[in-house]
Amino acid sequence: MAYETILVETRGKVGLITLNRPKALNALNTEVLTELLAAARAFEADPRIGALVLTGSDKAFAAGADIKEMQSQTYVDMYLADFFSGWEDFTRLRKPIIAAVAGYALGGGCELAMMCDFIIAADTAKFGQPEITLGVIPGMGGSQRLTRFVGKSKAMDMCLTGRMMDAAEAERCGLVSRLVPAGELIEEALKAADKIAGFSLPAVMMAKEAVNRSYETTLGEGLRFERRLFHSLFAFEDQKEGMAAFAEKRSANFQNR
Ligand SMILES: CC(C)(O)CC(=O)SCCNC(=O)CCNC(=O)[C@H](O)C(C)(C)COP(=O)(O)OP(=O)(O)OC[C@H]1O[C@@H](n2cnc3c(N)ncnc32)[C@H](O)[C@@H]1OP(=O)(O)O
Repeated sequence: MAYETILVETRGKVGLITLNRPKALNALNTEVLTELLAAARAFEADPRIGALVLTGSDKAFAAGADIKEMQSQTYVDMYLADFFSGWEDFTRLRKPIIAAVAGYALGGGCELAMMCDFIIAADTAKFGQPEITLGVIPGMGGSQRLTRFVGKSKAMDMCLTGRMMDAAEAERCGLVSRLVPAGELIEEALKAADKIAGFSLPAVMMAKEAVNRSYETTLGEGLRFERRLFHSLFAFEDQKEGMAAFAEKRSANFQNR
């Protein structure tokens, strides 16, 4: 498939998707969503791919949802289209996806990064939920996900003032898992994704499912869910291989079975 707004590459076992609307600082419009989902689903269906990396440009991961696309919309348009609901499909991807963020990750850009499984940020990254400056509020999950990442006080600060947080602050408050020099961002993200892609895919997918469940359920239910998934992994050949490899002091050769 030919894409207009993203670049899609395969690097070994890793699918790399680069947002590519440089003139609009990778603003997220309907076409980006459609193409991003199509590319991610193609990687999901490809058994050679074990993990994904999503990135943008040096200047912007994404400067938000496309303000020019939204500008003239009415309440009726928004409601009938259930505008932004399509982004929920992105969060249903089952293979792990790392956001590699340099430059601006604002509004929908910050929200998209938070929809990924973790964020590796360049020291140039700037995060923010500036919707309040446009007379609106976050609409792709910012008020909910940011609060879970950084706590109520800082999420309120970000959503009410619209200020940006730099990469160091984002790392300190847990929004970002790793901070790297800008020149090493893609290499580090690909390295992390490649490491994940070398493990047993069913175990990786279940780890993602278990961590995500912790956002949606009680501790007791979450612990029971984790334990059931853990038990189920003993039905996979990869559990036998992984534990045999440890006992035999060799590297495991996982088959995703
Ligand atoms: C999903 C929701 C509901 O949560 C909502 C959102 O995401 S709303 C959008 C939130 N994002 C913003 O408010 C950020 C808007 N952009 C900026 O403030 C600035 O562009 C900047 C600080 C990121 C960078 O400033 P600067 O370097 O001066 O570049 P610009 O000249 O402003 O931008 C270059 C070019 O890109 C266009 N652009 C930037 N952001 C967006 C956007 N979110 N939507 C549409 N277009 C955007 C900007 O208009 C410029 O294009 P031209 O006007 O020159 O054609």
